[in-house]
Amino acid sequence: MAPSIDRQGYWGRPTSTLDWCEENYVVSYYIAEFWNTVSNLIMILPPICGAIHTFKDRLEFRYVCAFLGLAAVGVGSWCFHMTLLYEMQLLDELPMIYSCCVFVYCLYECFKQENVIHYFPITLLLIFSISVSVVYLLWKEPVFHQVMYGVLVGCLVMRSVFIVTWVYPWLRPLCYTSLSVFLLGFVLWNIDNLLCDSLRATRQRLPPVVGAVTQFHAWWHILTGLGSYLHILFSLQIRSTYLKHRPKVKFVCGVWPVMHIESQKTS
Ligand SMILES: CCCCCCCC/C=C\CCCCCCCC(=O)N[C@@H](CO)[C@H](O)/C=C/CCCCCCCCCCCCC
Ligand SMILES: [Ca+2]
Ligand SMILES: [Zn+2]
Repeated sequence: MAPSIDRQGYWGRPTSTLDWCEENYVVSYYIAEFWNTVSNLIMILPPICGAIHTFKDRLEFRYVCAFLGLAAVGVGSWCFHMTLLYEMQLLDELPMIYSCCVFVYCLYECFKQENVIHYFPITLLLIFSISVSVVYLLWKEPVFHQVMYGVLVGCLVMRSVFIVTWVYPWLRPLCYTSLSVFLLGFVLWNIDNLLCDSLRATRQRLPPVVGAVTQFHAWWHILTGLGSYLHILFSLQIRSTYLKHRPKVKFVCGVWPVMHIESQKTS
């Protein structure tokens, strides 16, 4: 994917099947793709706080899993971009599938009885996750992973649009904000892949700090991290509304959205 004007670094030659547009070992000898690595913090810290909050509010465990799943993707992605090793790539890409399956479970089971686990959808999602993992381990084709991930995101988008169209129209702003942020990230992901040569040439003409903002794979991390976090809040809000809790999205320091449950059941 990326042309080879890269330096050598601590982790040796990349063994991953993907090497993103960011120039390797330019900022640090110990971190292969610096900006692509540190941008994962948005996928690690806020979801951990979200999981703690959700646990303390005694909300359903599936939402704790959703937040922790997103944080696991962030940790895997950190390890992958730091090393560009194949094993670490799997630590990034397979949890994307698993956590997305948790999101799908949460969103498709949101109108069911509280604290009741349905084994049929869980079995289906487990079969899907295991099949994708086995095929991807044998057939190391990144496009296969991307298509499978895209299918899961497509399921989430369809279900979300259905819910805000027919059930809770007042949740449209949160739904479409999450979707737009995610899709903007996807646009930048494509730009980073398709225009890599021009981006690298442009960066050579810019001061390093200015050049950093043209690391569009890092922007993809930031935007999908935020979009996915907002998606969990959206899903949590649907569920808590259905269960007659009183959910409210509040902004920490006026910026960062968190879910606040005003009190347990009203009736
Ligand atoms: C209604 C809102 C939907 C929001 C959906 C949120 C689903 C989030 C699920 C899991 C969180 C993952 C967060 C992304 C982490 C990215 C880590 C990463 O960069 N990994 C790469 C390696 O570094 C990996 O190789 C990247 C793979 C990218 C695959 C891109 C496929 C995008 C498919 C998007 C399809 C949109 C379909 C829209 C249909 C209407
Ligand atoms: Ca690279
Ligand atoms: Zn990445």
